[in-house]
Amino acid sequence: MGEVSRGARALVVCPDIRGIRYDLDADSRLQEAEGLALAIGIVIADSFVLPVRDVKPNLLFGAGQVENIRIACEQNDAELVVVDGSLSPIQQRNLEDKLARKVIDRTGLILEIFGERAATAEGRLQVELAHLDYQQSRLVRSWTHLERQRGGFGFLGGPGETQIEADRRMIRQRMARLRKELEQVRKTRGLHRERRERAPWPVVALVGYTNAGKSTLFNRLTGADVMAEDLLFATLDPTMRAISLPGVEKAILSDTVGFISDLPTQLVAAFRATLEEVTAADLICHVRDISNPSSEAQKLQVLEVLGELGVIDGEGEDPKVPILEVWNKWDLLDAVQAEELAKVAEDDEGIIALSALTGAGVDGFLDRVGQMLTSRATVREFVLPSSDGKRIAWLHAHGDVLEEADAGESDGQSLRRFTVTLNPKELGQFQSL
Ligand SMILES: Nc1nc2c(ncn2[C@@H]2O[C@H](COP(=O)(O)OP(=O)(O)OP(=O)(O)O)[C@@H](O)[C@H]2O)c(=O)[nH]1
Ligand SMILES: [Mg+2]
Repeated sequence: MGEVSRGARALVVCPDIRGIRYDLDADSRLQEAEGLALAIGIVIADSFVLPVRDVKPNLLFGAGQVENIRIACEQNDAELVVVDGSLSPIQQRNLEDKLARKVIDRTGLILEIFGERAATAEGRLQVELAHLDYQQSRLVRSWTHLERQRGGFGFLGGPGETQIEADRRMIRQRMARLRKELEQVRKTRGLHRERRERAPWPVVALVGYTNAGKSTLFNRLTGADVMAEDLLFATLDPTMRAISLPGVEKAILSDTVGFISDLPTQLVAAFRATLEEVTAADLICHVRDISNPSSEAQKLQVLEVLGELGVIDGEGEDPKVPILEVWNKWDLLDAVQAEELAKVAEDDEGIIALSALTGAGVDGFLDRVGQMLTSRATVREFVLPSSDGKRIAWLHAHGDVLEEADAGESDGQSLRRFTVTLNPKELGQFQSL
């Protein structure tokens, strides 16, 4: 990886294509694109929105616009052009030719960031897989480009397709190997999860748009020191820590990768498995930067991803996992905004306002989380030795035992399996017996 070097001076260009319905307005998108560029240490020499009336299949922008970009590059001494959109391989190649500079699109940029951030084995494998997938699609469609890069003579002197075929085969093989390794890593993680399930503390997952303040809240609640910065995609790998809550002795809090609009499909696929842990949570806290003018659009984006993960079924249906909206960065609101929003939040059980930075409202948040966890019973399974009279009696006294069955033997002890509904508080009590 590493197509972009830190400290590179870049022009950030945000195409505003007529006829496309964007989630965010052009200025917000440009700002977000700048954030992405900064996240990987690019120096932004200049940035602007370019309205595009008709997309040119070979260039995206009109010829005059490309010339303007070139001039801007020269004036600003920029060696890189970031296009906040999706470029076809042909468009990318032609732009690079015309501008005599490196050009990178939104997907490429996000892949770079993820490549730099991934810290765990699983994260690294996921990102490399996504990157290869991206390259593979480029190979298929831009073979003429590669042929030319290679000086135009393949081994057979033919159209260079043999070389492309070889490249594609190599990428496919590498991807197959990565998938196997990933499977292995995930199996290990699955084992960890199983172990957690045997001591099944309730899990609270923090999700939200990138930069919403998930890690800041996570750190405040756990005393952990997860990287929380004004950087897009500061967090990539999920982190878990135990916390205690009013009425719940112990719960697991998990910090996750942030979402962004138009997350490259390759990355959505790659991170699906990690995010699927969210679907196994007992409560999802959707952390929102309520002070951000794009807050509403960001929320829709997050709900869309949660929908893809199967947490939300469809319009108006109850989510499979209860969701608490956390209106973060309350300290950044002006008095008028704060008053207006407070009215909405107070009337809605599903919303809590706070500032993860100052700590205001955090106690109320913990109370609410405790309440939500204790009000919701879920079905759990336990296998106990038949001789464990104390625990068995407790389950019958406190839980709703749906089923009790023989579960074989272990070390000469006969075992019984109990299917029981318990709320997280009862679960905590059972655990501490
Ligand atoms: N003013 C203010 N800033 C906050 C608050 N919460 C977080 N921030 C700032 O917002 C920025 C992003 O915070 P993070 O906690 O890294 O956000 P995140 O959601 O974990 O972001 P990703 O890991 O990129 O998805 C940091 O600069 C925080 O200091 C808050 O309540 N008020
Ligand atoms: Mg984070």
